Amino acid sequence: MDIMADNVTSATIERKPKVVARDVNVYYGEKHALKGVSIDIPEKSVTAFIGPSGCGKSTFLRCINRMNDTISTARIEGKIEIDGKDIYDPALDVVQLRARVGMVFQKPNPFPKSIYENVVYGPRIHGIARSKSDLDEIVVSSLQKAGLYEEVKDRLDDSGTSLSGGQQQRLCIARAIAVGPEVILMDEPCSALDPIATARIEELIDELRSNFTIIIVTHSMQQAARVSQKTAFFHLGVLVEEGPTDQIFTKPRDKRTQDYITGRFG
Ligand SMILES: Nc1ncnc2c1ncn2[C@@H]1O[C@H](COP(=O)(O)OP(=O)(O)OP(=O)(O)O)[C@@H](O)[C@H]1O
Repeated sequence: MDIMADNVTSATIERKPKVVARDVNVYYGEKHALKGVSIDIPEKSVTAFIGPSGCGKSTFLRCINRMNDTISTARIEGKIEIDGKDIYDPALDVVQLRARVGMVFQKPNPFPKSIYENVVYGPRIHGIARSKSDLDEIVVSSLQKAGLYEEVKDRLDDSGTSLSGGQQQRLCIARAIAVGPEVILMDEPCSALDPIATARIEELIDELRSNFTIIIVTHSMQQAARVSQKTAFFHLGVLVEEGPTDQIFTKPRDKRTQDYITGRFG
């Protein structure tokens, strides 16, 4: 038997951690929504968060770019580091953090502006580019990386909202990429899309992982299995099990993970 192929596939060789979380707890008022979560998120790969509704996947995702700061009742304890730096350090600039850690939401949410303006919005407010030619370059490269350029290159002045749902989601990915993030958080990015648009986004995620650290929340176990190299299973606010995706889906260690992936609950 080929031991290398069985045990040490490229997917199971863990890369350097980009995001490190230790004993993270989140409360919404009295509700203890996330309980003692610790995980390393490897760089330049895709990590999937799976688990039944309400288990805390989105809550944890939102901790990674401090989106929970915007929820007045939310309180977070524990430590999250990106490249070894505490992102909850009071001296840290949250606007800069959100440029480094982009986010793509469940429902495509382009601004009611042109395709061009959607992409240059972030680079403008972050002062990344000011001249027209720099902005033009960012628009082309971001749309190319998001796999949308060929479809929209002749209508960059059309409204972003005139695109199909799948194109709008790729535009939102282009908008996130335009500010040069290192991490991209995706909260069920395909849940509003048809199977063809979903397949296109999944292909794109696979291409993007060579340059970005991607974390995706998904309700679809098939999607987690297709796109991710690492999977974390959450249940009732607890991170039950995490590991290489192939191991989580073929040899889960915890009965709760096994019950979930075999469709016994959730
Ligand atoms: N803004 C909020 N205020 C109060 N409670 C919240 C808030 N957001 C989430 N919760 C609660 O925290 C728990 C975790 O929610 P979260 O949205 O993180 O779960 P999830 O696993 O992402 O769920 P889903 O798969 O349905 O999106 C749930 O019990 C939810 O009701």
